[in-house]
Amino acid sequence: MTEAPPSPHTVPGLRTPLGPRHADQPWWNAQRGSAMPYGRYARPARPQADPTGRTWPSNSLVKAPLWASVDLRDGNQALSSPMDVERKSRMFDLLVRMGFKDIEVGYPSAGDAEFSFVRTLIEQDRIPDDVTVSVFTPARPELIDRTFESIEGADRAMVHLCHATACLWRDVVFGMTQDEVRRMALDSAGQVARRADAAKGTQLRFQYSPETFNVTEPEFALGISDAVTSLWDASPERPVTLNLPTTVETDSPNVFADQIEWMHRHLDRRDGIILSVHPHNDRGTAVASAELAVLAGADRIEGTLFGNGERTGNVCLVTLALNLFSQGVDPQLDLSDLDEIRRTAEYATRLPVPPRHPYGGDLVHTAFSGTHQDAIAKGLAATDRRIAETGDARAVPWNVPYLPIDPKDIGRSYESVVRVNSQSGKGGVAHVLKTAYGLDLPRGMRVELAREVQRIADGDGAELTPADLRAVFTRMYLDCAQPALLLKEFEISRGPRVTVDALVAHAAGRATRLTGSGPEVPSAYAAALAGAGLTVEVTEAHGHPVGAGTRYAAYVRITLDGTPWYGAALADTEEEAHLSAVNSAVNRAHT
Ligand SMILES: CC(=O)SCCNC(=O)CCNC(=O)[C@H](O)C(C)(C)COP(=O)(O)OP(=O)(O)OC[C@H]1O[C@@H](n2cnc3c(N)ncnc32)[C@H](O)[C@@H]1OP(=O)(O)O
Ligand SMILES: CC(C)C(=O)C(=O)O
Repeated sequence: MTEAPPSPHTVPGLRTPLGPRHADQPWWNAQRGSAMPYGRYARPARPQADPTGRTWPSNSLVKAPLWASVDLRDGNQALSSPMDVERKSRMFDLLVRMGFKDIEVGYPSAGDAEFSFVRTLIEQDRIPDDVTVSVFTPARPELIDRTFESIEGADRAMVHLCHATACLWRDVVFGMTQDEVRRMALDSAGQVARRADAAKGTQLRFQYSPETFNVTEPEFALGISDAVTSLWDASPERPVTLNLPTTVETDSPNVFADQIEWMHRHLDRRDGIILSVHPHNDRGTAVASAELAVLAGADRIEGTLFGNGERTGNVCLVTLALNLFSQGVDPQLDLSDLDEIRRTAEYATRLPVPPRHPYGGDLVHTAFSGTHQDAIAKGLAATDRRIAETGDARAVPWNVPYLPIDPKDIGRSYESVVRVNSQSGKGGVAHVLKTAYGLDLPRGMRVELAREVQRIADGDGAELTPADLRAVFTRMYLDCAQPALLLKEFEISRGPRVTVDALVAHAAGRATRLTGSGPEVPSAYAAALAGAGLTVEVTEAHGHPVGAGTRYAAYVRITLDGTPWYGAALADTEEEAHLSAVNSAVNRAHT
């Protein structure tokens, strides 16, 4: 009797059902567990949002959400040296240039620097008419009052009220019950509403954030949000921003999406609410959390440039926007000079953007490996051909292997796309010589040159710059310390065949006049070289103008006494380049 396959649930310690195929295989069981104290993190299940009727997995991202920058508050409060007024100003101006309409400019009750930055923006009239600045306040009466002082005289502003709602914070930080936290929220929201009524001449909007939302009991988060938005009389004409954070990211993004969809479907005044999310990146999944939250009904995302923020950071708005861009969706932010954006962000935060950071890192559009370089070079060449055919670069779809977007669209050049080291192949070497120097080598010569480049790169392990590659090319083909042949002068006549009449200096110092004919210049010259006792046959010849066309490059493959050699030359005319390329091949055979 054959044994029944093990049940998918029989592997101990795994919650994901395993197929019977794998569960009893020795290779599957090779990992035997670790000594890590993971038991400390096992927790009783938290009440979760009821996922019944979830729709977000079937939705797709078709338009940009409302973007809100918290670089100047959440990003700033996480820095070891918070931004001074000058750094904050540079960041503010950058955010405005990029097209942000919703910018949290600080936590004015936290101290003088924060307060005076808000005053500077207002008093110097630095806030464009289509931008709303917001100011953050905790739920403490004296700090709310100070926050309102900071925005006196502003045309428009948003007051952002926030306090934690989760059980751990209620118990440990506030020492309050659910009812007491709810009372604190409503008292503060009431104070905000009264101060707003008194702030004549300033158009005020409100934002409420139940901090730690993601680990708050869903019913409590919903109840307190409904109570605050009702007190503020949220309506389509004067919507309230309800901002739901993963203050500390604790779960996979699908859990957050369920929480957001549940709120989206259950909120009392949904049409009077701008549903916002504020993901942090503790698990490294802030981008996914934000994207799934939008699928689940969020209208707005708060985050920072390059993900600066507490601990592992806030969600990176550059990544989110360029993810949309890469899918053909208008990102509604201007990211066309990403390096400038990065420089300003690095200056303001004094933090470097890591080289592998999506889109903005130094290395993200760079390929070192040979097969990737080959594919990229072919993709770029195919795109160039299509652009030449249609005459409209913007109309040609971007289809280049390994490059999700065209680096040029975010202000990067192609020079840095392909970089050469010991992992590179002929495609990469050829691509660099072509893009940096306009040299389009034939395939066989690429193979030969790449072998030499590989030998050098293997030797010192370092990257070769375009200038290094050019130097290798020059040393191999163009420079010859003691040439066996040197072209002194020549004349070419064309009839049914080409005739070359050349004065050639030999290694021995003699100069000989040689004449020969053939179908093309290189073959005619090969025939002429018989007069010098050389049996040369040209098996390949290529050439092209270089740069603005004032120089010409030629590449030949010859056989000399039956052995193949490549040669190359750069000259002022096409004919001279071809004759010199044949000499280059002969000279290489003699060294
Ligand atoms: C989610 C977020 O990121 S919230 C923003 C966090 N940002 C910052 O903390 C940076 C700016 N903060 C500060 O400069 C200071 O904390 C200040 C000036 C605002 C307050 O300083 P202090 O009065 O000395 O308070 P301290 O920071 O030590 O403690 C916080 C107090 O506020 C309470 N609290 C914390 N958050 C909130 C809140 N959102 N609403 C109401 N009370 C709060 C705490 O329970 C604690 O109360 P306790 O003194 O009764 O124990
Ligand atoms: C103010 C809130 C949204 C916050 O910064 C957080 O929870 O991280």
